[in-house]
Amino acid sequence: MNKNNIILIGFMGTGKTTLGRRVAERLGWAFVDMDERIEEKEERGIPSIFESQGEDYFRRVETAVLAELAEGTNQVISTGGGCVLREENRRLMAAAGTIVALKASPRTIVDRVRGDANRPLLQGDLEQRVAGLLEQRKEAYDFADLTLMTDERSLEEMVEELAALAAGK
Ligand SMILES: Nc1ncnc2c1ncn2[C@@H]1O[C@H](COP(=O)(O)OP(=O)(O)O)[C@@H](O)[C@H]1O
Ligand SMILES: O=C(O)C1=C[C@@H](OP(=O)(O)O)[C@@H](O)[C@H](O)C1
Ligand SMILES: [Mg+2]
Repeated sequence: MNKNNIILIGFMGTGKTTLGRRVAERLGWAFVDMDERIEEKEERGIPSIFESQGEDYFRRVETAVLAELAEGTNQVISTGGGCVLREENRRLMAAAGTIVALKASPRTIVDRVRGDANRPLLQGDLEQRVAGLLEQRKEAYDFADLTLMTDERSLEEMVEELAALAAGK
């Protein structure tokens, strides 16, 4: 890879935040969750940003955060599920390191995100929201260098796989 960064992409609930933190610990690299970085920058939570300024505003901040991170190295970066939607973001990610997509079945996703009020795009009928967005985004994560199916896999196993990937650079 041109820079030593691992960038995790994938639909909401596939485990980007959880796995990213663990991989960074394992490698001794910095961990950055883009949603957390956006919340720090904006000094409020994601639902509040969506509610008061809308998704387009959130997407602009998301791109600005990614552009800053793309300058760095030895980072595990967990993106938000919609970060892949902008062409500009896909270019920034490709230049910044190795892109790993996490996948999970609709059932697993629903089970993992149920009861979490922190994802504005999933408020309402959860099954319907997940199914609709998965359909809209069905090819959105296919540009990754590597794809991991997470349904049946332990975090430990995936941490080791990504640590080996980083060590092979
Ligand atoms: N591989 C996994 N196996 C079981 N549960 C997981 C796994 N990965 C994530 N989770 C759980 O799913 C939920 C959503 O994970 P999160 O890391 O927030 O996903 P994302 O950042 O992709 O939206 C969390 O409660 C987390 O503990
Ligand atoms: O898929 C999306 O458009 C979003 C995913 C969220 O992150 P996670 O994928 O970590 O839940 C967060 O960025 C925001 O609610 C929008
Ligand atoms: Mg996350």
